[in-house]
Amino acid sequence: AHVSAARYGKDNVRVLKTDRDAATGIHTVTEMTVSCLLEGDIDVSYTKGDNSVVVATDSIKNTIFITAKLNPVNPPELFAAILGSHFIDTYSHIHAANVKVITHRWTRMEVRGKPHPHSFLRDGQETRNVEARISRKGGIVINSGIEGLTVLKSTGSAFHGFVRDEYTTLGETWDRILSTDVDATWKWKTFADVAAVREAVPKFNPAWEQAREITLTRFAEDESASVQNTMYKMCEQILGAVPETELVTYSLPNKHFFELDLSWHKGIKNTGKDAEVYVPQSNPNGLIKCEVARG
Ligand SMILES: O=c1[nH]c(=O)c2nn[nH]c2[nH]1
Repeated sequence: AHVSAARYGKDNVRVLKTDRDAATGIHTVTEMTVSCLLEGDIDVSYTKGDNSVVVATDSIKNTIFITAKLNPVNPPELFAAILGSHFIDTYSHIHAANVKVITHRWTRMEVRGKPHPHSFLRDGQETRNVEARISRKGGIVINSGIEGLTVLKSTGSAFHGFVRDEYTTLGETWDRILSTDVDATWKWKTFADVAAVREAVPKFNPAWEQAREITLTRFAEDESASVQNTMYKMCEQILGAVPETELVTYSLPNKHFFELDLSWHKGIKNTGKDAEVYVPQSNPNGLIKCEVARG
């Protein structure tokens, strides 16, 4: 037997960084959860118990905090690239770093009608994510994303014309509630090194803003024929809006809200066009995934 693949490191490293503008007194906070897993000539630590090749996960954790102190943590794409490159540059036997940066929402408070200089609120569990693979041979591959953005629309969603056979009980609908937790990613064209990522810095925040805006707008405005068709339109539009991306993915649970027949009680009409009271379903849920490439 032999090690066919291995990576190790520290997961769930929580970091909060404050950036204070001395001139304006305006503070910005960034909270992230970082994972950093290393690959390289480390097999003997698995096969022989030889720890001479192991950069301890505790040291990886320390490096994450030091890197956050000495470098910008925004955009997260740049921080991930800097962090991963540190390990390739510092340890000749480490050949790849897999960095995931999950940034949590601290939205600046509006107080007395004005943005507050140092107060923030957690407006949702939505996160902005970056997964970067920094490797000696393959450069820096970055996937940016949005996760946990929960949305619902109370009409503008249909689902009909699907396979009907001896397994089908689902009725066709031209008007249903649609709800999902958005998990979207966009893959950047490979960057040669950190310098190339620095050059692209002005593109990362606008790309996230556009991807989020496209997602919300298409979700709201599309007369959805299915989750599949609506998510494809989102992918197409993101590819069009962000030329430096080569691939977009969505993974959308279909969080069902069932109509409830109440006709047994005095003939109450509560289905179809009369549906008002629904039963939210925790499970099972549909799960619709796609990856859309250029061309
Ligand atoms: O949008 C939908 N796509 C599907 O594939 C599906 N299956 N059941 N309901 C569904 N809704």
